[in-house]
Amino acid sequence: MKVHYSASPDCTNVMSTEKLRETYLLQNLFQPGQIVAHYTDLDRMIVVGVQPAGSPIKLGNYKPIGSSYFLERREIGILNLTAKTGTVTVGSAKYELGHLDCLYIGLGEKDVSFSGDTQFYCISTPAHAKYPTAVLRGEDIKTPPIGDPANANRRVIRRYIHQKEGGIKSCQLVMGCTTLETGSVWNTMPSHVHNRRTEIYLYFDIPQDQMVVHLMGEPDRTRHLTVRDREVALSPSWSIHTGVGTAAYRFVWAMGGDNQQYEDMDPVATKDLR
Ligand SMILES: O=C(O)C(=O)C[C@H](O)C(=O)CO
Ligand SMILES: [Zn+2]
Repeated sequence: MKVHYSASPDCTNVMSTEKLRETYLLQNLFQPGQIVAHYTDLDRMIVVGVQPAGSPIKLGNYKPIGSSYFLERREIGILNLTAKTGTVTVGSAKYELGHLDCLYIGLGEKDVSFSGDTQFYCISTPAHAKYPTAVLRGEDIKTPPIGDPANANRRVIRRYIHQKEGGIKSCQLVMGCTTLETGSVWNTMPSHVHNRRTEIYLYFDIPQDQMVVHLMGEPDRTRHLTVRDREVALSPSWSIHTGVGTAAYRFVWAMGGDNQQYEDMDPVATKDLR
């Protein structure tokens, strides 16, 4: 497990490209037959990539977590990224996940394992109360598209773990997936920040040889990351988090912090971006 320490806005503003990528970009999350975990000090969110590739992989424990097992004081959201079915076993219960299906596991579950020829993206936050393990299928989330083809930002935001009706309930984790329609390339524009929450994006289904330019940083001191398929951008609470691709793509967004109100955002007028 690699431990990532966040930087201040002032330090971020003078970072080299290399340092910026080292601080805010996670790469190589999916390795066949492996589980890859990154610990951040951003609301102590943990990013995990699991690619079973033939034999089951257990959710292990890691010293930075400081507990006797991973979910002793944590919750986790899991999304199946591919069209191939995978299975997550929690204790004696088996959960089959199809494409863009989400499983939430609350604190206190000692034994979790992954199997199937697919890739599971997982985000964990500290938890102080037990919520029930629950599945929400991507196809069951019927949210209408937002945005406008004229602004190349037509997209569908599916919310899986959230406070409102129909959402999977959790301690602090909020999680969803946004899909850009063909011909649209902008996400989260106009930009926003939310000082109450960290946000972490996994960009995926970026076509080969295409990329996303991820805008980050303070609204009047923006920086950028060039992001390829299945790479993660870490967004501290003071940072915008907007992407523009060279083709349509998807991304999983996940938040942790002081509240779970998705709409609790501080909008940034596009004219004010620098
Ligand atoms: O495309 C979008 O807009 C999003 O998906 C926005 C994210 O969900 C987000 O930043 C929520 O705070
Ligand atoms: Zn946000």
